[in-house]
Amino acid sequence: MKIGIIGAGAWGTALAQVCAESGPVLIWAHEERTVADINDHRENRTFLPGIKLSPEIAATTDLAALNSCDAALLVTPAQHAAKTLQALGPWQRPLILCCKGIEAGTKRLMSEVAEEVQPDAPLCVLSGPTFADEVAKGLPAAVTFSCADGELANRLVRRIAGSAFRPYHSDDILGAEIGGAVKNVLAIACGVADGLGLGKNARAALISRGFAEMVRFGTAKGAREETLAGLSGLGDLVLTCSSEASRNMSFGKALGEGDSAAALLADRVTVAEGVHTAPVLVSLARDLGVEMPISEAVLALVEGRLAPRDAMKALLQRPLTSEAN
Ligand SMILES: NC(=O)c1ccc[n+]([C@@H]2O[C@H](COP(=O)([O-])OP(=O)(O)OC[C@H]3O[C@@H](n4cnc5c(N)ncnc54)[C@H](O)[C@@H]3O)[C@@H](O)[C@H]2O)c1
Ligand SMILES: O=P(O)(O)OC[C@H](O)CO
Repeated sequence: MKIGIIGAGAWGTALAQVCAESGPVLIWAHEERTVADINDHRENRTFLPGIKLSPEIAATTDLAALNSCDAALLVTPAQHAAKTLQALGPWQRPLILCCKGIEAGTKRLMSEVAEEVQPDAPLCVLSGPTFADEVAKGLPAAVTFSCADGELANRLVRRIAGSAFRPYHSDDILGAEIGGAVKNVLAIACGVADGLGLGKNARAALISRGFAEMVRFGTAKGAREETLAGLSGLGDLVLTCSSEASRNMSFGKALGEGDSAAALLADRVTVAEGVHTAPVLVSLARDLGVEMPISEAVLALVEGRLAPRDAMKALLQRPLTSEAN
């Protein structure tokens, strides 16, 4: 089975490396330079420097070339997903969504974008605690692989699994994608706490109460709690909130240390999805009547309406309540 990968950032390239363990891979890149780097130098010098790429990987800027593939993984930033899928043209083969975000403006989850733009494609979601560079180096990792069709999931999981990369099958598409989108926003809050020097207890409190927000929001959208408690939800939340290797966590840390969001976003080449997801997540939560105070605080910080210390103080001064809330 030939695998197509749409998006040659760090994660698309790492997934290409995993999939190349058991067959050919064609990766589409937005930039000519990235295609030349991969084809001529066997390295993605812009987005995943220092990793020697498998000879099984070929790169192209021509989306139509992906028609030679049996399945495609979508790994663009969430805000570029719709127009890239549109440019792909009609696609009837499996489409595996790997981006972690919600579309601004339309408030669509990635599965909702794909259902509208590619209505004939069987959809799957691959999401979990995975820093791209570790996966590309062959270090062990496990992810949730959600697909409503169990037989298709089995075939795809066997093709995508690597010697140290373990996809676990689930049929809860919404649960898998919502965990990955929400954790990016919460990781910014953990970074802010770190930047302010608030300590490890504060981080654990933010992770636990952030997980409560993820579950309230996810279940209101139709996700299953057991999925949110798995690799793609809690697993990814813990990873992303605990390491400066996370772009979202390190973005929050810089905010906490006094940098402005605008300065941090200027000329940024890599994506910190939580910055784009925060406004749309908060808006969706308000529509649903779901309380998400940590996500609200992140939005206020990103928009420059609150200073980091005031945002943390506001969270601490909320009325005392039951842990079940
Ligand atoms: N990096 C990781 O460790 C990791 C792990 C799991 C999931 N993800 C998710 O994968 C998705 C992609 O992130 P990444 O880390 O691979 O990206 P990245 O930050 O490494 O690179 C940015 C990407 O955006 C692309 N891009 C820029 N402008 C574009 C446009 N106009 N149209 C289409 N693409 C454009 C670039 O080509 C590049 O692929 C995100 O949703 C991210 O949350 C990332
Ligand atoms: O660097 P981040 O914050 O985008 O996180 C990368 C992955 O999503 C971690 O699972």
